[in-house]
Amino acid sequence: MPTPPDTSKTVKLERYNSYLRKLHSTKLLNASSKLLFRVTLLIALVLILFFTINYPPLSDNPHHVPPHQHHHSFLSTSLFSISPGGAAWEKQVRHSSTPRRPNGFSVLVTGAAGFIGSHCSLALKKRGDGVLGLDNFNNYYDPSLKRARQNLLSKHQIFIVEGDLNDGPLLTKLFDVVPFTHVLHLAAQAGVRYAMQNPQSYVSSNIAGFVNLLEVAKSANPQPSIVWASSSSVYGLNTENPFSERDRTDQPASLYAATKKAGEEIAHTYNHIYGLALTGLRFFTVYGPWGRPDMAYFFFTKDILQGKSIDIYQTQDQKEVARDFTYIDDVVKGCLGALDTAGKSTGSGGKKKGPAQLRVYNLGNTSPVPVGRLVSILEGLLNTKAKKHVITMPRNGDVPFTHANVTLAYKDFGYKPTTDLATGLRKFVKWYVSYFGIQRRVKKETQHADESG
Ligand SMILES: O=C(O)[C@H]1O[C@H](OP(=O)(O)OP(=O)(O)OC[C@H]2O[C@@H](n3ccc(=O)[nH]c3=O)[C@H](O)[C@@H]2O)[C@H](O)[C@@H](O)[C@H]1O
Repeated sequence: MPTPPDTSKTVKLERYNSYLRKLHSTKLLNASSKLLFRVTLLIALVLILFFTINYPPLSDNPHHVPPHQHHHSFLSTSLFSISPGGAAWEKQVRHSSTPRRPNGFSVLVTGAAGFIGSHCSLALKKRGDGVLGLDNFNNYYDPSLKRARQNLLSKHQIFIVEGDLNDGPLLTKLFDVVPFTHVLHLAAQAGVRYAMQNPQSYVSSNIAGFVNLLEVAKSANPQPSIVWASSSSVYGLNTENPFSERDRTDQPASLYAATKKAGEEIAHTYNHIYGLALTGLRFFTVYGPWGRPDMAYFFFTKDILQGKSIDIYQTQDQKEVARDFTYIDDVVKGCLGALDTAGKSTGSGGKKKGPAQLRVYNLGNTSPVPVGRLVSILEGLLNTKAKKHVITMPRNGDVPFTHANVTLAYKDFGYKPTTDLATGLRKFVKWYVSYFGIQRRVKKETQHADESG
């Protein structure tokens, strides 16, 4: 019997060859999966960059609640959030702040996602000025309302930089990129009564934040003219009636008022040392569409509609509390008038070259209305009886009445309020029901708001 051929060598060779083939294909597989991984990573990076450049922190959802943004330095922002300071960011900042009319202003509006800030930004943009917003979107009240205002502004090509007044490097960067002609400084910790709960927030925003802004503005080249929000509350326990700019303002009744008064003194200092042109506007209880939910007219509306009881304050001697409620459109005209008549700052590079303008104005409605009357108007508009709870005003910083004399603002820039409380509240309620999607019987009562614009 012939011996079978010795195949052990062939088998070994074949096994070896198959091993080599496997090894080769695994290597190939490894190499191609590495390549695939790298390509995927690259595509992901490109997509992330694309979306951060084209969709800065705007939210289509008006009820989106962003993370808290307090004291978050733009320099520490991660590479992939929006990369502030990057080329695309600078382009957006420049585009938003470039005026579109001859001799138009380039205005930095702080608190642009706030009530007065958003209205003023839109009005400035509408007439051809360049507007760049700055806002920290803090959660003092529901930030979704601020996001909704931001959405509205973005539709009008107004970009809001998300950042804090106390972020020095961010402010410096903004002034490096844009030669702002004006700053409309409306960012602040507002609210009279909240100062008892969170006093530090008033010091941080209204004093430290204001000083930080002035420090950067005084070193800027050119120095901008600054118009900023003071408050009717600086009159405190003043008993003169109506309040005029010459009256005493050294008896503030709340820490809020004290920080606004401090702002007026700080403004004096920066005007004196550095030649910054500064105008303080004492706003009197401003109300209207897109308003602040922490204010009485706003939460009264909410509570009346929800059948909850509301507290109506009266003075220690059982008198009615009254406010010179001022409609937002009138205040916007006042702010623009103040910007239009603002003198140029005289300094440059932190050095004063000559005396500069320093002004302060009341922007009120000149006709105080008792809070009880405000509630009756709302009851009529909402077609709902309020559950009223009249109580003596707690010692919380509130003053018994406010009443503006606006002669000075009229003389210097033609400020003349034209909206009475009933008309203004009708417009507010019309906005309120539409924003919060409330139909019901309210609709009929606010139809007049359509007719009167
Ligand atoms: O002019 C200003 O510089 C300030 O105006 C606004 O303060 P105020 O005039 O206090 O407005 P707002 O709170 O709406 O209370 C209105 C009235 O309702 C009374 N009030 C209030 C609450 C309540 O539960 N019951 C009540 O009767 C209350 O006693 C008051 O008489 C801004 O909030 C503030 O940021 C600042 O800008």
